[in-house]
Amino acid sequence: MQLAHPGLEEEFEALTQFLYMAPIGLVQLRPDGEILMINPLCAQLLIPLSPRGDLSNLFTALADLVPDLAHQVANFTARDGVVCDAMQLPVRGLAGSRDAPRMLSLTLLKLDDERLMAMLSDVTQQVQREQALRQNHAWIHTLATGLTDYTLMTLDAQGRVQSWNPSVKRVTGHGRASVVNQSCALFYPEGTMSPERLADRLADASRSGWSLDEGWRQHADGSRYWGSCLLAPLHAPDTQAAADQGFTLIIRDVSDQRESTEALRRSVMSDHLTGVANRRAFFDAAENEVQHWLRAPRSLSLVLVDADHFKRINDAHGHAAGDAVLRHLAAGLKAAFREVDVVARLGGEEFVVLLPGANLDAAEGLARRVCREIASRAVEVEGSLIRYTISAGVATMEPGIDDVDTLVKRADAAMYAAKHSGRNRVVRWDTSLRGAAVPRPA
Ligand SMILES: Nc1nc2c(ncn2[C@@H]2O[C@H](COP(=O)(O)OP(=O)(O)OP(=O)(O)O)[C@@H](O)[C@H]2O)c(=O)[nH]1
Repeated sequence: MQLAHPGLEEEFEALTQFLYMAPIGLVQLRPDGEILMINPLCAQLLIPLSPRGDLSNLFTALADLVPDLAHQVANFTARDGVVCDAMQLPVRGLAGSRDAPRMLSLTLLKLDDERLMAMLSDVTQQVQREQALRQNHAWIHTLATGLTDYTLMTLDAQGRVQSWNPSVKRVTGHGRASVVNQSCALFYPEGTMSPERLADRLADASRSGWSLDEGWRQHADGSRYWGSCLLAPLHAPDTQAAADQGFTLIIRDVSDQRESTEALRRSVMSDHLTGVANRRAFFDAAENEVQHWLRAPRSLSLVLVDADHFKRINDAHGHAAGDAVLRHLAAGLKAAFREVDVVARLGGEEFVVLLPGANLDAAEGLARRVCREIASRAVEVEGSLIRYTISAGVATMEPGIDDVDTLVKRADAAMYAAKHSGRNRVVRWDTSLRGAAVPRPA
């Protein structure tokens, strides 16, 4: 092209250079679509779309994506202006690499009656990002409004409810009138969230960015559910603004989760045959009590119980009957001791009872009573009456004992002594049994 003015020629050079290097596709075209000039990036975007790679006419090249582009241009009657702005063109059925554009954006400007300028760019990634953002937004929206076991609200600096999502009614049973401007202590059973405790929790959340607590919560009708409460400041943590701005509170009903955790705990800590605590649960509890005793001594005793001649019961009535006797013994021990006492099966026909707060006399008295009870009754198993007895050894914590094993060994030595002296009796540990390794009599 020959230009009259040399300065203009330089500008034209610069413009051409710019068009070639531009990071978007640029095309100059006539009103009938004929391409006057195209930069390499635009050619790269258009070639896979155009039939036979023909890049002489933009309308033809984009016919599959915007069939009415010629029509839009023809209908644009103003002398110049934007014919279409960032129109998204989904590209389908393009074979080839995974990187092939899937979404193009087209902007078409009418420069004058003779010329138009089109800008074409690959916006695949941008659109994907927007979709991901929209999905995130939808997810948060679902969380905020849709899930049945969550409710979300904002609190002011004093912990009073300011706004809430609709599920507050579903989770807590409270309606708008009963929550607005009320302290969030309203969601806790009476007396369990004092103003001081609430202030502590708010301060904790402001300081560390969040505060989580789990426990009983209360519905509007007074019924309880197991809930977890997550409190977080609306502002960045550890600033004065955090405390001034207020908080978000998410309450979640986790009753189901708690039930399954409880069921799991029961299955791990219970004896499968008798349902009482198992060996592991016993040692956990006993270890705790002994540690507590070492810090602050108070009575703590232990009774070790062993069914007498149990082998004979199995041999005479069968293993299943033996099992029934073990269940009977476990139930008898549970009934004889207090709720706080831990009744556990150590294995086989051997049981143990941990008695916090009971001294040696008290523990021995309870053991004697249960021993008499067992001996006085028969167990009915499939029509047969089975009589059995137990032997028990009793020991108590005292200075010089600093672990569970020693306590158990003392009770064990006393129990062996009971077997040795005729069974169906209770023996308390004393120093005469120190170091005793009494073999069980045949
Ligand atoms: N039915 C049943 N029997 C069990 C179970 N665990 C252990 N046993 C039996 O309990 C019996 C224990 O026998 P021994 O240790 O000889 O003691 P014992 O016969 O009770 O005699 P003493 O303890 O000396 O009075 C064995 O025959 C075991 O097979 C169980 O879970 N169910």
